[in-house]
Amino acid sequence: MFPSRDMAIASPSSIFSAYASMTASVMLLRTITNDLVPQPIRAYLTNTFRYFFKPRSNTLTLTIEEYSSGIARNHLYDAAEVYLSTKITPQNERLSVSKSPKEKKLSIRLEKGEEIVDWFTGVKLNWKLICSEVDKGNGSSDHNRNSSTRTEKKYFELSFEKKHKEMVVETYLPFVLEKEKEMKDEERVLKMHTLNTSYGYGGFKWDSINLDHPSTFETVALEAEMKNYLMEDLNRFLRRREFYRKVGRAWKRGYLLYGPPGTGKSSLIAAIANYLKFDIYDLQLDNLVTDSDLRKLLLATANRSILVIEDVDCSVDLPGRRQGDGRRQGDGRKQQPNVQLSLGGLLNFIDGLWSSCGDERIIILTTNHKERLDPALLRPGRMDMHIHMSYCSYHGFKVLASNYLDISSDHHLFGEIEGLIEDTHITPAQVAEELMKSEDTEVALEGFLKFLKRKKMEGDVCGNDSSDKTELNQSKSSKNGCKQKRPVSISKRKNSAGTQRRTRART
Ligand SMILES: Nc1ncnc2c1ncn2[C@@H]1O[C@H](COP(=O)(O)OP(=O)(O)OP(=O)(O)O)[C@@H](O)[C@H]1O
Ligand SMILES: [Mg+2]
Repeated sequence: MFPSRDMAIASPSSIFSAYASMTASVMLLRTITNDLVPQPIRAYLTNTFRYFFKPRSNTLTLTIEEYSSGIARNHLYDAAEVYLSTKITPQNERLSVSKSPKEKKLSIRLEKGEEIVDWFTGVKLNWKLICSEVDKGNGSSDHNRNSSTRTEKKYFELSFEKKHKEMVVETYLPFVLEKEKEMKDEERVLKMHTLNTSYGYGGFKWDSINLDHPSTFETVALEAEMKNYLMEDLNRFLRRREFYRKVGRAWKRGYLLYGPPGTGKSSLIAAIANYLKFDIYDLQLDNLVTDSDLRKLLLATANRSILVIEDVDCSVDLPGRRQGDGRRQGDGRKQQPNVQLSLGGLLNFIDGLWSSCGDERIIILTTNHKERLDPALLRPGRMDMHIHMSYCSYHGFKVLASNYLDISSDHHLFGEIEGLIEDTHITPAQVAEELMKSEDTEVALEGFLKFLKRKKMEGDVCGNDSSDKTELNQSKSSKNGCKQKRPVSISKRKNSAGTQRRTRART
């Protein structure tokens, strides 16, 4: 029944001799293989063997380097850095703190070697910031040319289970990018870029200052319907990157703001910039003479910005407008400028440049005289939306009363004001001026009521300021039975080149 003792346990000497003969056979086989099988085939067989028999990990690691192509920063790295700063926990031991002049708050970032665990839709994602030193000579990280021979290469390692690869690439990483954009927008300081012409002949540069204009969609007196329509239009524009690409259009949108002076055109531009968190480029065409000036300046504008040309009817005219308006050559002689800017040309130019190298651009033109503009400029695709900024309505007055006097509900004088304001043509700027005359609500409103009555007594129901009323009279005169006033010249803006026009962003 039981196996014999010899069969059950091999003796140590027999095991040793079996091992010795097997080793000798392997050595012999290896020598024969080395002699007979060429080296490349041997290497191939070894790799294949290793590939099939290597223990498998179910973790995938993505590396996200700081510089994507040597000198260009990797946007995903920057986004991850900002995003992960919101995920810092007490477990983290080393953080770096900094603040650039542009930033409003301190920025806290991970230091090298630090790890973060993030959870996204139930999936665990491990982040680690790696920093290694590399030789500049190997070309992998040569952005820091001032340090000696070695430079730092920084990258994030993002590890997760392999089965989530698709979700991470298609959902999680875009989410990180989107989050960073939101956070940047929140803390972003807006800039107002204006032309600096003091760079000698042909030299222009954008100078920038912080745009600290308090105007918002809440403070601008605009009909509620128009305000909502405009905000929805802006939101739709921002959402539709892919749509613009699909239909083959440049991702840009043009707005024309027209109406009499003091009706809030510049205030609305500031409100739009604050709403979108876009910088403003205030392009004063008076200062430009040649196409190449314009080309240089437009190429120097950034994406996600608003290009503003105020009083466009005064800024651009047919060639010849600037006769005698030359710039000095090196020898001091006045050179007759080769004026080539025309409105259509300018817009074609902007269309062309922006179609090829700009994204998320808004252009806003303002004018007091829409009727003077070239129809080619007004066509959809150029000026997609025309916004009429008109005289102050009762609704507009209530917005201003809330802004200036903190009156959010009705006031016993409002009824009388409503009756009068619709019959007079006063601008929001005039209303604002009157409401500012006293800090006492009663006194300010009574003063404003007197002002309205005086205007009515004077028979100034078609407006009293020296600006043009063309638009106004077209829209309100029939209602009031007023005769249309002759448009008054606005030559005040037709300054010679180089003369600074009045400040745009009034507070
Ligand atoms: N619609 C408005 N809502 C709120 N405030 C306004 C409005 N319109 C004018 N104001 C007030 O009047 C001042 C002048 O307005 P703004 O400069 O925006 O007018 P504008 O239409 O650009 O005038 P212009 O045609 O002369 O450039 C602003 O600083 C603001 O205080
Ligand atoms: Mg203005």
